[in-house]
Amino acid sequence: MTTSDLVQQIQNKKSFLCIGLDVDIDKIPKHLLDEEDPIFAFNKSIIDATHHLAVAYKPNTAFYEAYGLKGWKALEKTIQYLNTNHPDIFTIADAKRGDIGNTSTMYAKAFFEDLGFDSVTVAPYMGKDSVEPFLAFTDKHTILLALTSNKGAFDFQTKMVEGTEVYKTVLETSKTWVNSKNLMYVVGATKAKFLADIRKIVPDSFLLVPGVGAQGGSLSEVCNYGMTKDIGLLINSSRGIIYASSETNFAEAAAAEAVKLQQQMEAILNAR
Ligand SMILES: O=c1ccn([C@@H]2O[C@H](COP(=O)(O)O)[C@@H](O)[C@H]2O)c(=O)[nH]1
Repeated sequence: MTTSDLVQQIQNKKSFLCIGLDVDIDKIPKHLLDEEDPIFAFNKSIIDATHHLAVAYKPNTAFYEAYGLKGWKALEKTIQYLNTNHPDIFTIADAKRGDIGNTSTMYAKAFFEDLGFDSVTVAPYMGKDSVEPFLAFTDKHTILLALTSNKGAFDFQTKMVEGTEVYKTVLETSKTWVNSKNLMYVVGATKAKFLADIRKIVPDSFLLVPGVGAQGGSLSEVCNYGMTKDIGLLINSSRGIIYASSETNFAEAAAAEAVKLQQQMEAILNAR
């Protein structure tokens, strides 16, 4: 999917919401445990109830890997379901990969070729040759961790090295990499005030912004500091939406939470 397809979808749906599919078997409604594949059954219901409100879905692969082969199968069925029924929706494998070059190529093949995701999250720590194998897939997007939502972001990412914060060096340096136009960046909603500086370095890039809802980040602050003329933001909420209810009405409850965010987004878009 191209960035302009994503922008078009945002305009059509008046939403820049990304729903995180972080499925914890201990949190899903008990009646689903009778299904042959409870994780996929949960995801299918959430997608069916929310696809008109969201422009992206982001399964975090940890929540599938934790269940071994069954979890991976559920991830595969989920991405196939999205690609077959909602090919216009942007898909993100939140896998936070990155390794020496030949290994990164295999990660990229796994998420782009085998599973068919539009994008994958990648850690920048190992540098250019660990990220460029993802960027070699020119019809896909690589979403680089820049400034993450957790407290530990202050351990390294904001440290000054040679006069510049590390996250700024990540942003600046990544722009020199082959096919860098297909880069997006993760910036936590809990770090909204940093967005003003981030926009000076990457004025037009799309940012994946997790951390609203359960982690306490503010949607309006993120938009104030981070929105571009093409919106440039994908705001993720996982637990706040998918675990709105643990009863049989879970999908309707998830849709009700997604509508709240979508309506705030629509109001922000209309006020521009
Ligand atoms: O900086 C980061 C990078 C990734 N995440 C991931 O996003 C979701 C957030 O889930 P919530 O339930 O909405 O808090 C989750 O998959 C994280 O691993 C992040 O939170 N921060």
